[in-house]
Amino acid sequence: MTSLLHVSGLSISARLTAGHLRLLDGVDLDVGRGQIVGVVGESGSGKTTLARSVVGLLERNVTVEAGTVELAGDVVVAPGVDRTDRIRGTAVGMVFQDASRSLNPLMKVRTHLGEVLRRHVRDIGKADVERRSVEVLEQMRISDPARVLDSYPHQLSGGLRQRVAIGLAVVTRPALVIADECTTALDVTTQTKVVALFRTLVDELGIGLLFVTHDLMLASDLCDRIAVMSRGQVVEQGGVEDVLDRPRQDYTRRLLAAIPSWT
Ligand SMILES: Nc1ncnc2c1ncn2[C@@H]1O[C@H](COP(=O)(O)OP(=O)(O)OP(=O)(O)O)[C@@H](O)[C@H]1O
Repeated sequence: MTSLLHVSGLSISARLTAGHLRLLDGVDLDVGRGQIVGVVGESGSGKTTLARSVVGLLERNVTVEAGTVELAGDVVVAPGVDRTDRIRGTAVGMVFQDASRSLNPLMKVRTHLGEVLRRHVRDIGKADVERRSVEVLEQMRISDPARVLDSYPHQLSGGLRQRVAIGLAVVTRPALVIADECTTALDVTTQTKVVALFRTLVDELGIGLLFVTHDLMLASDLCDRIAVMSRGQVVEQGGVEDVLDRPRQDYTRRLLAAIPSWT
């Protein structure tokens, strides 16, 4: 499978008042087209740092010390190199944890989608904005796109808001989507529906999905491959069955043992 996202030997450090802290240490990771790769690991293991490094959303005290991030063969991140502004929101879409925070409460869904489309699609006309907005909400399996387009975020349920947030991430037809704990704030039923939606989108659109979660059960339901992180390193990665049914690392075994229902 062609690698869409190729992370190779990525090491990242944060400058602190007293010295440096290594946040990522020689991380290798690949996401193919039409593939869902889960990044799992306990809190503080570096999952979010990895996800954000791909799109250049790192804090100012953070530097890339070694390694590269390539998207479709182009180097977008390397020491002293940050070309992520070319891909953020266009070739790569992002969905974060809390949809209500990523949506402006004062803007209707139509305005949100219109802003993203006008920012990223040159010379797009009003009719095309409307057409594409309805189309993407239908892709999100939203049955009444006209009502949703005319709604403010607070008028929608949490599940619908997260569908809109996913719609915003894919409306520009990115090749890769990065989702960071984007189902964590949802109840279990809604979570299941959002996960099913991701699977459909990946299969239908052939996008690659980097899915960051602390929830191994969710990762096992959704992902094709899993990368397990600990202390800034990917300690184990492979097909979902290999990693979760036949873990090679004690760390992975301990993560699995912490899930009461895992057998
Ligand atoms: N800019 C920064 N400066 C200093 N330390 C940082 C910075 N960004 C992240 N860290 C630290 O790096 C470690 C990894 O953080 P990160 O958010 O990537 O972990 P995570 O696995 O996503 O955790 P969680 O599941 O809790 O979100 C944490 O200890 C965090 O405090």
